Amino acid sequence: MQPFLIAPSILSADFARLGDDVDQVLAAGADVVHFDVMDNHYVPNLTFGPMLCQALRDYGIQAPIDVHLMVEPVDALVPQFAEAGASIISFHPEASRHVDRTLQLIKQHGCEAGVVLNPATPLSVLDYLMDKVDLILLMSVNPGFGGQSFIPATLQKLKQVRQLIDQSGRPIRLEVDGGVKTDNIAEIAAAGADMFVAGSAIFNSPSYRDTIDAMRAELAKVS
Ligand SMILES: O=C(CO)[C@H](O)[C@H](O)COP(=O)(O)O
Repeated sequence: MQPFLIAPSILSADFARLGDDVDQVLAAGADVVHFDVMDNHYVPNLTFGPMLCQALRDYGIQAPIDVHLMVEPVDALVPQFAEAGASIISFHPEASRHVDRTLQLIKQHGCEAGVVLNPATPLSVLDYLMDKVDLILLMSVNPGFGGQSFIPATLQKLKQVRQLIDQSGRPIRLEVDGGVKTDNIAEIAAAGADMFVAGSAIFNSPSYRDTIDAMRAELAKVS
C-alpha cells in the first residue's frame, strides 16, 4: 500500500472565495485537491471547468489537482484540463467511446490517468486496463452531488479491487469518493483504499485541521 492521501472535494468549498478556501484546506494538512467536473448531462448537476483549474494554479495552488470528469463525451476536455494544470485526470469508462484511447490521451498530455466506477459498475470494466491506469476511483455514492451517504457494498468492492491491484504489481492508487467521514474512514482504508475524497465532512466542519487530524488518527489505526 502507498501512503494514505486525503483529497478534499472542492464541491463543498466556498466558491465565492475558492482560492483562499483551498489554501486553507491544504494548510490544514490535505494532500490533494479533488476537482469535481459535472456537465448536467452525464450527471444531473453542473459545476466548473478548466478555467477554474487554471485560476487555482494562477492563485498559487501547488498541490496536485485530481480532476474527476463526470462528463460525456470526455476527450475534448482532456487537453484543456492538462493545460490548465491538472495532475490526475479520471473519467467514467461508459462516457468514453474509446476508453483505451482516452487513457492514452491523458498520458500523452502529461497527466496521470484514472478510471471511475459507479456503485453499480462491474469490475469487469477493468479487465484490459490494469496495465494502463494510474488510479482507480470507486464511487461510494451515485455521482452528481455532495453530502450523500456512503454505500456499504463499496467495502466489498474495494477489497476486490485491492486484490486486482496487488496482483498487477503496479502502484495503482485506489481512491474512494462519497460519504467518507471521520467515523468510517478507517473501515474504508482497511478494505483497501489509499486515497480518500471527502467534501462535506471537511468543508462543512468548523475546523479543517481538526477534521483532517481526526481522519489521520483513524487512518493510523489501520495497519
Ligand atoms: O464526486 C462527488 C459527487 O459526485 C463528490 O466528490 C463526493 O460526493 C464527495 O462529497 P461528500 O464527501 O460530501 O460525499
